[in-house]
Amino acid sequence: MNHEPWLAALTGELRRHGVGPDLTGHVVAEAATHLLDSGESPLRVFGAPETYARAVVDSLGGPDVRPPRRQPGPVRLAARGITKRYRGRTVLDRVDLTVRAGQIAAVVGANGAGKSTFLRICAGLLSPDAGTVEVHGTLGYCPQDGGTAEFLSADEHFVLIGAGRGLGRAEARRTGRAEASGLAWTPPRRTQARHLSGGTRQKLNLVLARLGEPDVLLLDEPYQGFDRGTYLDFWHEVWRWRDAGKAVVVVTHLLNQLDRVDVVLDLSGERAA
Ligand SMILES: Nc1ncnc2c1ncn2[C@@H]1O[C@H](COP(=O)(O)OP(=O)(O)OP(=O)(O)O)[C@@H](O)[C@H]1O
Repeated sequence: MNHEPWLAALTGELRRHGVGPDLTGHVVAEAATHLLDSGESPLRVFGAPETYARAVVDSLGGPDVRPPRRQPGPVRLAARGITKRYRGRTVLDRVDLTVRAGQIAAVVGANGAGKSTFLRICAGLLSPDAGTVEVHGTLGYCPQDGGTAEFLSADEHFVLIGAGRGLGRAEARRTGRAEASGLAWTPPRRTQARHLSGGTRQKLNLVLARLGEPDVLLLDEPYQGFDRGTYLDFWHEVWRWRDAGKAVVVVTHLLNQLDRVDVVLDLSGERAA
């Protein structure tokens, strides 16, 4: 699919709104990367160029109207010296990351830089060859894809995962539905996960990671397949979780959010495939 006309129109709209050339270049480059990765049409992902440009400009104006950030709290996640090799090839080389309560960390880097590997190690799903991970508090993990059971409805997922987090059936359903509403999603009562769209399954994944309000949230590009409105809702939710004292780690390609996070872990120096 040729994204150039849409990207050119976005460039024009951003400049028309007075966005400087450097920032315009960043926003357009990251939109192009996201479109390449997702394979989706720009209209579906971001909407019309003028609408997306306005949303970018609004989000740039955001910090002025947001309440002042609270001081970060105690350390919730400490990864030290994380090293991982696959068949003798070093993917992560002595990577450190510390995230405190009330902070958002963005993990960035090219495709194959080791972002998912790092998150899986932090989640305890994969062992590093060297290094340690300490998590202080409860943990929620949203994988890049997968993570849902084909034949279960959203409510059944809430009950199942909620049980593991100490929530009763009714509470799990209520909590899941409340979280879903933050993403402007009302889960259908009976539809099985396999019949949900890709973006909607990602919403389910994200809600599952949030069940029980864990202290540490590890989110691996959770917005894949989200439309523009949901994408903006997602970042507002992330800021809300931070303001509620959570430690949030987000894998992202989207550089225009980097001024809205507290810590950036750039894995570009690691060996990409
Ligand atoms: N189980 C595995 N066995 C061998 N190599 C692997 C394995 N898992 C990942 N890799 C390799 O490790 C490197 C890092 O992969 P990873 O998925 O962590 O990158 P990433 O930064 O998340 O990429 P993307 O942006 O494409 O999601 C890649 O070169 C990948 O091919």
